[in-house]
Amino acid sequence: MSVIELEGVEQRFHARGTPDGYLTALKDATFTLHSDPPQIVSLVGQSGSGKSTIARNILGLQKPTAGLIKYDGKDIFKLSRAENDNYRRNVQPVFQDPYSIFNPFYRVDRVLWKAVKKFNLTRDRAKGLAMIEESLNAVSLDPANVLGRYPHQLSGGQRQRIMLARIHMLRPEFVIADEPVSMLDAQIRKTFLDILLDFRRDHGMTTLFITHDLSTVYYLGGDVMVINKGSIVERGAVTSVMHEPSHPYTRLLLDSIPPPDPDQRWTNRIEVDDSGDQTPATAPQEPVV
Ligand SMILES: Nc1ncnc2c1ncn2[C@@H]1O[C@H](COP(=O)(O)OP(=O)(O)OP(=O)(O)O)[C@@H](O)[C@H]1O
Repeated sequence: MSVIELEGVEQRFHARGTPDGYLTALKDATFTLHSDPPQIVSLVGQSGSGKSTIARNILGLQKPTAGLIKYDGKDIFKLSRAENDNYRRNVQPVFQDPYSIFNPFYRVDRVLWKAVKKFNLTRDRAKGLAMIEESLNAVSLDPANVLGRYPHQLSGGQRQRIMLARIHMLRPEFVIADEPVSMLDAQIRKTFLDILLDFRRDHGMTTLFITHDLSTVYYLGGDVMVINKGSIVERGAVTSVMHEPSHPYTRLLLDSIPPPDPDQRWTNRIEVDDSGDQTPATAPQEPVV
C-alpha cells in the first residue's frame, strides 16, 4: 500500500498590490491519499481557491513554500533518482486540456509509445502495440480509428481518452485529475467518469479529482474535500458532506447550485460511437517513438 501525505502545505506567490507582496494560494493543506483500499477523493472549490496549486504540488511541478508532501513517508522533493522514477510512474496526471500535451506535428500514437519506452513496459514492438491496443479498447476507443491520426483529427473527448489509455497502460497507484471533464459535453463526461470508476474497481487506482462541479462529485461518490481561499475547510463522505455540511462555506457552495435531482442521476452507461465524427486517417499506422 502507498500513501501520499500533505502536511501543512503552504504555497505563496509573489503578487503586486497585496500588503506584503505575496498571495497565499494554499494554507496549511493537510490530508492523505491511500492506494489501498483505492479511493476517489474529489477536491471541490471555486475558481482561484487553490485546487490546481495542490495538483501541481503533488505532481512535483511546484515546490511548496512550506510544509511537506510525502510518498510512502519520504519527501517527494528529496527522492533518489530511482525513487523519483517510481513516483512519476505511480502518480499520473490528467489535465483539463489534453491538447497541450500533444505535439501537433506528431501522430497521437507517439504519446502512447513514449510511455512504453519511458517506463520500459516492453522492448518488443508487437507486444507494445498489443498493449496500446488493449488500453485503447479499455477506454472505448477503436485502435483502428485513432492510431495514425494527428491530434487535431480527434475530438476533445477522444484526446482525453488517449490520456486515459496511457494511464491504463501504466497502471499507476494514483491519478491526479485536474478539471479533466470541464471541456467535455455531458455524454463524454460521463464516459470519462465511468472509466475512472472502472480503473478504481479493476486496477485499484486512487484518484484525486479536482472540479468545481458538484454534480460530478455526486456521481463519483467517495470522499470530498472542500477548499475555500486556499484552506481545506471540510472533508468527508460525499453523501454526508453534501447533506449535512458542517462548514458555512460548504453550505454557501451548495446553496449556489441548483439542488441535484436524484431521479435525473446518470445511471446507464453510454456507449460512445467514435466511427462517424472524424475524418479518416490517411497516415500509415507506424509507431512513432
Ligand atoms: N504561478 C503563479 N503565480 C502567481 N499566482 C498564482 C500562480 N499560480 C496560481 N496563482 C494564484 O493562486 C491562486 C490559486 O490558483 P489555482 O490555479 O490553484 O486555483 P484553482 O482553484 O485551480 O482555480 P481554477 O478553478 O480557476 O483553475 C489564484 O489566485 C491564482 O491567481
